[in-house]
Amino acid sequence: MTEIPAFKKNLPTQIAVLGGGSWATAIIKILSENNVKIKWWLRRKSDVDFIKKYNHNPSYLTDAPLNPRKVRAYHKMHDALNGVEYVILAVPAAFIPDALKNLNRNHFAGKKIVSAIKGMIPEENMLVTDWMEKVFGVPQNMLAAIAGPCHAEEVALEKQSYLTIASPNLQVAQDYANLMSCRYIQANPIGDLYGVEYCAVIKNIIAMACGITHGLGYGDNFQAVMVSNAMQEIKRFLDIVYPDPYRDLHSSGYLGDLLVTAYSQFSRNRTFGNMIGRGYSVKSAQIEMNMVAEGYYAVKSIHQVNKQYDVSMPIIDAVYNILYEKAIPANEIMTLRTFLK
Ligand SMILES: NC(=O)C1=CN([C@@H]2O[C@H](COP(=O)(O)OP(=O)(O)OC[C@H]3O[C@@H](n4cnc5c(N)ncnc54)[C@H](OP(=O)(O)O)[C@@H]3O)[C@@H](O)[C@H]2O)C=CC1
Ligand SMILES: O=C(CO)COP(=O)(O)O
Repeated sequence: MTEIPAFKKNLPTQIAVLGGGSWATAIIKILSENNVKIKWWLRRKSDVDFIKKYNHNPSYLTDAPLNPRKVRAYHKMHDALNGVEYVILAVPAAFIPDALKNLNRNHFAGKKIVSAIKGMIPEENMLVTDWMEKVFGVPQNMLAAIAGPCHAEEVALEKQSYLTIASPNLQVAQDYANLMSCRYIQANPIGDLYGVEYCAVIKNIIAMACGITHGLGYGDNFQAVMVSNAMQEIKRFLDIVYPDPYRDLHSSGYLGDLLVTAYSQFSRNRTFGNMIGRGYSVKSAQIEMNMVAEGYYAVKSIHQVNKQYDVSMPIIDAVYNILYEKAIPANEIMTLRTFLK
């Protein structure tokens, strides 16, 4: 006999959220607006105990209350994954291999996995969904990614926002869009998984470039030119690496995400870049920020991936040279100026 799906019996949808940072916390706030049971994995036992006692995250979005009837915190990842139908990955990409190291294929079998991560797995230079397919054998049609202009801090304030859920399986994208839509969030499904993921990764590097130039004293005029050139850079890359005739780079899942990260006061990547432009070393900028700027790791991966394709990406090259080749920011941006139009 076929099992009746949970939503038809009006039972809460069982979801695991992996990651304890600001985006995971914001996602839990969004999901909690719907009929769900959330099993939330955090790496620190002290954070799990705190959440059980006080119903808010002690370290990120601390003002956002959690609903104990819907959210339960876990310290052991396999307990959080047990019995759920949906899994949301929200650990920064660089720490994903370590965070998932004790899991095997069975933990993800039959589950719909969405990556809320806007970064790449270092060393292997892979998109997160690609890596989940390679390491855990999750089939592509059970994979999705969350993109779109949406800062966790604005979610906490319930400011109207939009998300894009991408999956080659439009039913999976729609299922997640339903779960992630609420009073203040509209989530829209699309099919372009890799395009959305790559764009989300690259826009973080561009936001870093914006921060660097701002830190160096460049103004809004220059930044507007850089962002316009960045969009062309993203298009050139995607047209070679993952061509898709139906992709609309002007939509909010791509251009919108680039704009919010390049301009928002909340952007970690822009803030990190700004410090570099003002003369901080990478180490001191990381210590000062206390949050993760994915663009720092991603620029190395994209630079590496692009060796294979040789797409003209002068902004990416400039950020790479500054962060990894010890190029002097002012000199590097001076060189970049000759490539911009
Ligand atoms: N913040 C946002 O608005 C958005 C973020 N994203 C994406 O979400 C993902 C998660 O970022 P976000 O929530 O912002 O991160 P935050 O900067 O808010 O938090 C960092 C998270 O990384 C964890 N972490 C730090 N060092 C390690 C480590 N060595 N091993 C394991 N975990 C570690 C921290 O755990 P601990 O506290 O225990 O140190 C914490 O949970 C990123 O890919 C980001 O691009 C996407 C859209 C919006
Ligand atoms: O992707 C984001 C908003 O859409 C978050 O960007 P930052 O990590 O730069 O804050």
